[in-house]
Amino acid sequence: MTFEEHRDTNPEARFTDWLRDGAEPHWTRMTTHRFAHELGAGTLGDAVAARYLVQDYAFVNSFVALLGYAIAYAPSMPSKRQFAQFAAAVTADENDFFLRSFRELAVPEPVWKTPELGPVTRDFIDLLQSAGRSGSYAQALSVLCAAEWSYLTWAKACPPERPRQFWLSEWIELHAIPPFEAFVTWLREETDRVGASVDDETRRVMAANFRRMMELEEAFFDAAYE
Ligand SMILES: Cc1ncc(CN)c(N)n1
Repeated sequence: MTFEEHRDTNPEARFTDWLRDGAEPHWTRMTTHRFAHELGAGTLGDAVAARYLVQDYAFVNSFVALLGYAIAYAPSMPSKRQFAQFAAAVTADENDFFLRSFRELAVPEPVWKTPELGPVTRDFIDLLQSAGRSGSYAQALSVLCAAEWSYLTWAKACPPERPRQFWLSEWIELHAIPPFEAFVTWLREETDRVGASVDDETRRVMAANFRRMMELEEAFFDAAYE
């Protein structure tokens, strides 16, 4: 169904609702994944957590590069500022979180610095790079929106009592705190605004990117157990 047809059946529908609906069943499977439940309950095994964090640190490296492209492509200073502030948080507080977690989980430096990338991580990096190099703000938004909105969704669904292990509690907290929620709220509005103004072909590419991201997000959680 095109966005126009989707809006005909529901005039209130947002462009980002259409993107999310087009990414089912991966959206629901990822945001309600066993990984997220175990994270919230504090029962995620240390080996699973370490494997996930090593692969995710490689993901985040390419993700920050995509934020750099988004800063370049954003059409106005207020939009550039949103991405710049978020990139500052990821490269400071989030980076610090990864390094402390690797130390506590006794992950040797070469393992997290030059990791052996899993197939899902490699596919993620390809997608992030192709969205970044596309020269398209719309494409960058579709990928960033899938990544951050899905993380906000599972993190907000975690129970309020946090696990005792800081590498679990802080990972939830980083994706549930008010500044992160405010960024995702803005990112959805920005994606809605751009999605409403582009042609059908660009919308189709945005929907394909969003769906592929959610397919990989689900596979990435699966891979932490393999
Ligand atoms: C795979 C993945 N997707 C999203 C996020 C949230 N920044 C993350 N850290 N890792």
